[in-house]
Amino acid sequence: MKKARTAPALTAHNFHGLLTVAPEMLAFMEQTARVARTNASILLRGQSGTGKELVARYIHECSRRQGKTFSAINCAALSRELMASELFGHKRGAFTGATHDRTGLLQLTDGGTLFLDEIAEMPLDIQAGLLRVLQDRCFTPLGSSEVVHTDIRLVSATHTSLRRGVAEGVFREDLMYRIRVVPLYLPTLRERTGDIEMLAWQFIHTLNAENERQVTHMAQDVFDTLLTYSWPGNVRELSNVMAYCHAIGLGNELAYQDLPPELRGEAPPDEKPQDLETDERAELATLLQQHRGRKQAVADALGISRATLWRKLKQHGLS
Ligand SMILES: Nc1ncnc2c1ncn2[C@@H]1O[C@H](COP(=O)(O)OP(=O)(O)OP(=O)(O)O)[C@@H](O)[C@H]1O
Repeated sequence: MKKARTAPALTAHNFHGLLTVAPEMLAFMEQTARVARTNASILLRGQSGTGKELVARYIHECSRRQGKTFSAINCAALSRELMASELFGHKRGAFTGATHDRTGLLQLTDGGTLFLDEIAEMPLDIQAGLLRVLQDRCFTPLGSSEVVHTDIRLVSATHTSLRRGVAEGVFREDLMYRIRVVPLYLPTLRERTGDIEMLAWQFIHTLNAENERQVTHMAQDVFDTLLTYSWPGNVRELSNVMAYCHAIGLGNELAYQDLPPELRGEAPPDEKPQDLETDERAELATLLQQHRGRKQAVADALGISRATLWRKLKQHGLS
């Protein structure tokens, strides 16, 4: 039996909740801390789940605005109307349903840091309002004629290219230059494999504290899989995978069969294409014809046991 692994004796650097042991990430955080101390607008570039919101909070904590308000808003998650009213606020009666005055985040965050996630999704008219905030430090709430002054530091994030948005006419070029004074590129989880084991154990410790199951060991093949998987969803996906393994298995060792299907190279059951079943039936029928009904030959051709072949034939009504 292969030896199982226990949590490595590593002390992670903790940047206000963002944990890392990877040199690539430590270099990134050092650069980030330097820029954070200035007042420059920062654009975080990085795939989904790489920790952009945690970095934005860290920037706030390292800046002179620390102790003031930090606000975050995801531009991809809100309708145009909601985003406008969330940012600029509105006067009672400004639109149907505006039953009372509302103070916008731009005003509530005065003196602090505003994090705009998925900024490429911001509609053009709201981009115009944001540009005014960055140029003239003022804005007008919806349905109001009053000009409100505000002093915010903007940190934005995107996983797509703003240049492409500009080329397609959906993002203002002048705003792009204003918000990407300093662009910072967050490494993907694959580019900092040193963090995978540490973060996996961090998530396990949290899950142990919240659940009955106490995981103390990880099978070597689980560890190997975690290291070689591509992690398209980055740290968020790693966190979800550990929650899945912890919930699905038993005992104090994380076993290979506890891993979700996609990490074991299988399509998840709910994502198998509809016509896969039909394809399989057609393949079986063709092979049966080719081998003139000889089941062993068909099983050999498919690389499966006779018992599995019988089951499949029955399932497809071919037995
Ligand atoms: N280095 C890290 N240490 C601890 N937790 C992390 C780390 N990186 C990310 N996380 C966690 O992973 C999740 C995703 O992080 P976050 O929301 O900051 O990513 P994001 O890049 O903003 O994602 P999206 O672009 O999809 O909004 C969060 O629960 C966050 O706490």
